[in-house]
Amino acid sequence: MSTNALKKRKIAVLGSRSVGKSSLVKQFIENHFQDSYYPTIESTFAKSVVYKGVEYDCHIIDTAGQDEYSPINSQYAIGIHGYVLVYSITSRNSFNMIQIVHDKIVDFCGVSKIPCVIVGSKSDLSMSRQVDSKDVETLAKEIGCAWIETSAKNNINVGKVFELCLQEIERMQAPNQTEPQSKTCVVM
Ligand SMILES: Nc1nc2c(ncn2[C@@H]2O[C@H](COP(=O)(O)OP(=O)(O)OP(=O)(O)O)[C@@H](O)[C@H]2O)c(=O)[nH]1
Repeated sequence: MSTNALKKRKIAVLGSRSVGKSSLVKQFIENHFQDSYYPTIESTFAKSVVYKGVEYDCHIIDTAGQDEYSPINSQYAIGIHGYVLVYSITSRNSFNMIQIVHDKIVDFCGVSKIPCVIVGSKSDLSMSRQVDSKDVETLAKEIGCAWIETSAKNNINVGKVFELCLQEIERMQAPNQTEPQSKTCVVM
């Protein structure tokens, strides 16, 4: 049974540069989309989300784009409950980065699994698609996580991303635990 206290959930959004991480977060938080591109350094947003009748106080960290050489630092690992790993359906390279980023987090945290959802962004650009849905489905099965395709531009499946992330967090959360636990990389 839930208590009246809001459950806090910290979610990090990671992926290659320019895949649409900020656009996804902005569409979710502010309900708008911008065509122009401004590289992100890092921003945190807060929003309460009701999932399965429970209100969650979500803190969403929009990160700078990663490449294969970017280290995963403690700020993207310690105290994070769940991950949104974003690639663009128009970029095979950005899809390949998902496994790399995932493996880096898992290594950093010293765990075998992390709660995450893989997001194929820019689904409105299907004419330029480089990543088949079957590929992400296969990867998600291997990793053991959720996946979804979205368009921040057309506001398709944006809210669902964060619901799926909460779903994965709750799925991996041990019973009776409300704070991040060792499986989600909380170390001192
Ligand atoms: N067509 C289309 N374009 C999008 C979509 N989402 C983002 N874009 C565009 O893609 C470009 C990059 O988007 P951002 O949201 O800034 O990407 P980012 O991943 O935050 O980029 P970094 O800050 O470099 O990591 C921008 O020009 C956006 O307008 C989408 O759903 N559809």
